[in-house]
Amino acid sequence: MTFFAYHAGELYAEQVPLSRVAQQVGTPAYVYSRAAIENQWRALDDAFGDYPHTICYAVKANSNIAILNLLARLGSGFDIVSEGELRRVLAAGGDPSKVVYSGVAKSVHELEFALKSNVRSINIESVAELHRLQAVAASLGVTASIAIRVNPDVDPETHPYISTGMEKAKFGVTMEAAFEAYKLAHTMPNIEVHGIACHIGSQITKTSPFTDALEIVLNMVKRLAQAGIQIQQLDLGGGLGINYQGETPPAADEYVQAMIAGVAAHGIDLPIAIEPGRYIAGNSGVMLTTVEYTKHNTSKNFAIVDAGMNDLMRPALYQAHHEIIPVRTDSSAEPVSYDVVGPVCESADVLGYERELALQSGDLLAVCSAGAYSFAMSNNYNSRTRPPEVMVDGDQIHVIRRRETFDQLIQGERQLPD
Ligand SMILES: Cc1ncc(COP(=O)(O)O)c(C=O)c1O
Ligand SMILES: N[C@@H](CCCC[NH3+])C(=O)O
Repeated sequence: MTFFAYHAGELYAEQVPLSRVAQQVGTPAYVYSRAAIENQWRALDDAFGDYPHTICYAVKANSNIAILNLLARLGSGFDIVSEGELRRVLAAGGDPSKVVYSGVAKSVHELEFALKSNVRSINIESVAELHRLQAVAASLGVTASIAIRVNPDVDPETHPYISTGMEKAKFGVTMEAAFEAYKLAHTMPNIEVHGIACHIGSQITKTSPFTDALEIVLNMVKRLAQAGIQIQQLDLGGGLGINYQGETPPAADEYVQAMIAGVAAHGIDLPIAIEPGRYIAGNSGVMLTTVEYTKHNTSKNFAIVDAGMNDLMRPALYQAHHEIIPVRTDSSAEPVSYDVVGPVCESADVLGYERELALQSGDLLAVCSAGAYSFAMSNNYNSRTRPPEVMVDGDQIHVIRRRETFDQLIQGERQLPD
């Protein structure tokens, strides 16, 4: 979290003390660093050098339109999974010719919208979807550019909930079925075979699952070429992990060079797309929260904070670890081991177990590595309004999403007539 650092005992995002953000927008609140986001994107882009490539940021990781707009300005493409995400990309000025569309359940309406928007590639996840797309493209009188998302049956060695490229997962098409699906696609009048896509999972901290999957993909590319089907782009998915708690994932350079070397070793010369989400956004944000109360049972100390599992559900859903650190380090309180818990009426509403913290009611805490799959997965459980999002840029604070209001919470709800 290079762009979040202590100066004179206070945690800053770039040049802004986080207490100032809390004063301005209250807590809980998400705070992102523009420099961090751009730095991460550029690290991947630079790693490719002159090698033809497109970085398709995975919108699901953090879909705030300010972030999409910053990345669009850098020349990013986007990986989307719904019409809503495509609409966000378009609203943020993203280029549809750099959009790849993944997802196992694309509806007829979503496919129509994607074709009308001229996305680069629809990543097909089943033979049934291929038939549906052919019909939709024919009805619109257009040609759909596709990749087939293959499932290489590789273990990404990550949490089972975020493993996507194993045979038992719902994602993609198995290798044998994919070969047949490509042959079928090749004969379809409104389908143009463009690429091959593969995404094996998320928070991957080793190079080998990526290179294992790549080998399988490249063998398929060669097999298809022998059958007269020329692949024009390799979409190698996302998944590069980040440091939450001492993990040591490959650096951008190491990851990208492994991909380029793998492709070259097969004598294949094709542009590469990647779909990173967490790598770009994860360590570019924190969630600020205030201690409401401390409470001491015989065996436990609780720091009860104003953010809950509805604001940040990764710990509850995946037992994920997020570092929790004080915004000011000058507390006069004694350090104690706390379970940091939220206001939600669930026992799983824990942001962190047994954290050594010196704190008292009113203190501000930063929950780290909260830029990806954090606000994006927030919800209104317990009728809690979702927190604001703030982008720090140098010494500037920009509110990029206001705190939800109670009126917004119930808009759309109606009582029955008398
Ligand atoms: C198809 C696809 N692409 C890209 C991503 C982004 O993954 P990550 O945030 O791990 O880079 C995901 C999420 O795992 C995904 O499902
Ligand atoms: N939501 C997951 C990542 C899912 C990736 C989407 N395929 C997380 O928070 O780690």
